[in-house]
Amino acid sequence: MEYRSKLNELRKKIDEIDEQILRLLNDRARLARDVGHIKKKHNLPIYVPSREQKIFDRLEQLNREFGEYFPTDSIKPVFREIISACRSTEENLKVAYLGPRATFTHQAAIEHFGQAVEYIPVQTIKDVFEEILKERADFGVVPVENTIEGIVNYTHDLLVDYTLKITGEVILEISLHLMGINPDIKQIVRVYSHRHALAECREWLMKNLPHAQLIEVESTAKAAEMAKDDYESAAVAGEAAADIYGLHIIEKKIDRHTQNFTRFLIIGKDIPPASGNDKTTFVFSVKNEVGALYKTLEPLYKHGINMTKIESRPSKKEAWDYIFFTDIEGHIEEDRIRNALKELEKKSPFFKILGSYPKAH
Ligand SMILES: C=C(O[C@@H]1C=C(C(=O)O)C=C[C@H]1O)C(=O)O
Repeated sequence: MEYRSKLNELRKKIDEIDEQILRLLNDRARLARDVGHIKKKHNLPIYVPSREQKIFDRLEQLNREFGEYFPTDSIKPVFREIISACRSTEENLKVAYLGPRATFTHQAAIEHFGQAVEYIPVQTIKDVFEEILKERADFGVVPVENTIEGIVNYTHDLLVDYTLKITGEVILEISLHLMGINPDIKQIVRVYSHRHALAECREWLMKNLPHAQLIEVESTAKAAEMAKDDYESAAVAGEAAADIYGLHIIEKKIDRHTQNFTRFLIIGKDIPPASGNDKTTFVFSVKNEVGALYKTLEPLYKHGINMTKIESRPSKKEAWDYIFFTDIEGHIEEDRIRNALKELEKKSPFFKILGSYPKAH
């Protein structure tokens, strides 16, 4: 019986600590609200991703010094929600994303902004851009490339056509889970999912649910919705779908062999200030002459700037005419970046900065 009193004693201490955490959360929210008042008075943006990124980096570092009894991987998810909730006392951010609810884009949006914002699911990538332009949303979230499917052309085209800016990025590992209201896999007779998701999990499904009927639906989110009221059904979908539709994850990551990552962009009206660990994305075209690409990119080399990516797309203005989507390390606020891009712009018939934003980890 002695262990019981020990257990009670430990639980009492945990309750006391929770109370202290709660008091501190209230203190924190009050300070964030005061920051919000100053920002509003001076017409400054409420949402400052660079500041949020610095908070995560500092706390992860501190946590390592504290001995990591609390897992460092959990610092960002916990503080993301604390910051999201504190921010919501300053302003109600509206975020449009490629829906419906529970898609991977929704998951990426939650990973970036936390739960305490108003989410607006829309039907197309273009609608995400339109919601911001029409001031129905402050920010938007769209997929831009996947390690298996390649780039999302439509997002690239819209970035050229619209005046909006990339203000952030999220890289998500696309993990597909088997989920349902019934945790007992032996009773599952139907599995719903998107065609691609079923294909990626085929091996696991054949081995573990050889008699189940596999049913294709238009999205993994829809699959979760189909499974939510049926004891004999399961869905293959992402984690957000399990949360939103209240499903148990029966088996985690059944797409076992795949290296499946998607990069999402956060878009908004203005370029956020530098965080110290940023990326700049721009697009340019080249003259039709020998060595044009090499010559146009020379200023990057001259100013010691690291180019992390270059991707060509048809310009759609003339046949066989291309534009180049380019990522470099650094922020447009930095002199060397600004100077290099000014020189590059002079050499290009078409040039546009698409954004400077904190790098995803
Ligand atoms: C409190 C602020 O406003 C927002 C909320 C933050 C927070 O809760 O820590 C951080 C950055 C901002 O997005 C701030 O700018 O410091």
